[in-house]
Amino acid sequence: MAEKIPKPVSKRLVSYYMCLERLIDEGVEVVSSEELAKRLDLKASQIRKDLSYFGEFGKRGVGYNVEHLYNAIGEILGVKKEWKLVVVGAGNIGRAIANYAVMREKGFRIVGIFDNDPSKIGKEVAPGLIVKDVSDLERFVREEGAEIGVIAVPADHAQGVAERLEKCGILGILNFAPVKIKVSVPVENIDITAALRVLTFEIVRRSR
Ligand SMILES: NC(=O)c1ccc[n+]([C@@H]2O[C@H](COP(=O)([O-])OP(=O)(O)OC[C@H]3O[C@@H](n4cnc5c(N)ncnc54)[C@H](O)[C@@H]3O)[C@@H](O)[C@H]2O)c1
Repeated sequence: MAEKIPKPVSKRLVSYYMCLERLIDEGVEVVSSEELAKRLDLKASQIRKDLSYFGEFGKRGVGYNVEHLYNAIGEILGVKKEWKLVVVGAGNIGRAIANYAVMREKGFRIVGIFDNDPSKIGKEVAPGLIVKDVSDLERFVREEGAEIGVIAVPADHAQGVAERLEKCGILGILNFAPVKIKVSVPVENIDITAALRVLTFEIVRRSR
């Protein structure tokens, strides 16, 4: 896809996909942009504009065929494919991710988990997942064809781990460390404290 898609659009696209999944479960066959907008607390014009990046989906005055739109967005999001993940850092976060079974159902398979602490290497942290020595990371990623790297190491190790992941061919990084990492592959940051700050800001603002 040559055109650059703004980040907020890709985030909303995921929310459309999840909403359409719920509509399918509810047995809804056709939905208007107005109805989608109501469910997602957005403007219908926003939804139409977002979808127009990817083609023509709905029929004017009729709405969207739910299953068709769901499949089309799924295609755009790459959900049909099973993605192979490696986790670096087998601490609290790394182990929690490794045990998050729903990821597998959604097409994200953790193929390896790595650490540099000898007391953790060789231990089974999730069913079938034994912690490997991080010195084996590059060879493993290449041989397994892993595509996504999850960074769950302390902040001061995150950049180094990211560079190693990038060099051995990882295509994207999910970063839990509270630090900005600089690599040329896409990075998605999960910063729980930052999210809590946004939440407390909103709570404080409302109580004023
Ligand atoms: N625990 C939380 O609630 C939480 C929440 C948000 C973000 N985070 C962030 O996520 C990251 C992990 O947190 P945690 O609580 O799991 O920490 P942790 O200390 O429990 O685990 C970190 C693991 O990384 C390993 N490690 C360190 N350097 C390494 C390297 N170079 N290569 C491979 N392994 C290495 C350590 O041996 C350890 O097992 C941290 O950056 C933390 O700030 C944690």
